[in-house]
Amino acid sequence: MMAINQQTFRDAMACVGAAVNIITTDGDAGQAGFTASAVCSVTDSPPTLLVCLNRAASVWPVFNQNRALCVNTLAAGQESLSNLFGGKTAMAERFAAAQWQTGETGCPRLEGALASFDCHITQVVSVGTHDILFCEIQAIVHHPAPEGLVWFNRHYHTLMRPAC
Ligand SMILES: NC(=O)C1=CN([C@@H]2O[C@H](COP(=O)(O)OP(=O)(O)OC[C@H]3O[C@@H](n4cnc5c(N)ncnc54)[C@H](O)[C@@H]3O)[C@@H](O)[C@H]2O)C=CC1
Ligand SMILES: Cc1cc2nc3c(=O)[nH]c(=O)nc-3n(C[C@H](O)[C@H](O)[C@H](O)COP(=O)(O)O)c2cc1C
Repeated sequence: MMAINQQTFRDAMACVGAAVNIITTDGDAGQAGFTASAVCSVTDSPPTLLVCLNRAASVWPVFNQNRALCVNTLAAGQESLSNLFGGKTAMAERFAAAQWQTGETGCPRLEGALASFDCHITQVVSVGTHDILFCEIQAIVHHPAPEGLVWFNRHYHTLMRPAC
């Protein structure tokens, strides 16, 4: 049987296109945010998403304590924001680069995101290096931005929304 090393896995995963999201939180542990492509719909009853967060990330203790988050799905044009929240940038600098509203859970909601899902974290399952955060949605805001954003082959790509 072929051994799957980390590089083989990542090279294959680089071919799996994914939406780009900024995941934010606020609460007793303070404000934090990071970029995530590992986000997926789980069930619509109750409406639930999952977010995979590396336990080694500096933001992990903040999400772990606050138990609420907002998934902000980025539109084309928000690539620099994705890079800021995906790098080793100070938290204040990340949030200063955009406009935010406060969602129902108290988490920052990104103005101009394609969609924002305001959630309570209801379950956490640890697998390998990551925590899978199961997130029950409390409120949704979405915008008719014409172009979506995808992370594919280690680069950003713009997706056109067909006229409807
Ligand atoms: N799920 C995750 O934790 C992800 C983390 N990243 C971070 O951003 C950096 C840049 O990513 P790329 O330019 O796409 O190049 P890359 O070669 O490091 O990763 C290629 C693909 O492998 C997957 N991946 C990478 N690191 C992972 C991890 N620790 N756990 C699970 N899946 C992982 C993702 O699908 C990623 O797009 C990565 O090295 C990683 O630090 C990026 C995407 C997903
Ligand atoms: C396009 C992209 C997608 C990413 N997806 C994830 C993800 O799904 N889960 C994750 O834990 N980290 C992901 N990362 C890495 C985190 O954004 C990064 O580790 C996070 O900003 C924490 O960094 P910090 O430790 O400096 O705070 C991604 C980074 C980029 C650029």
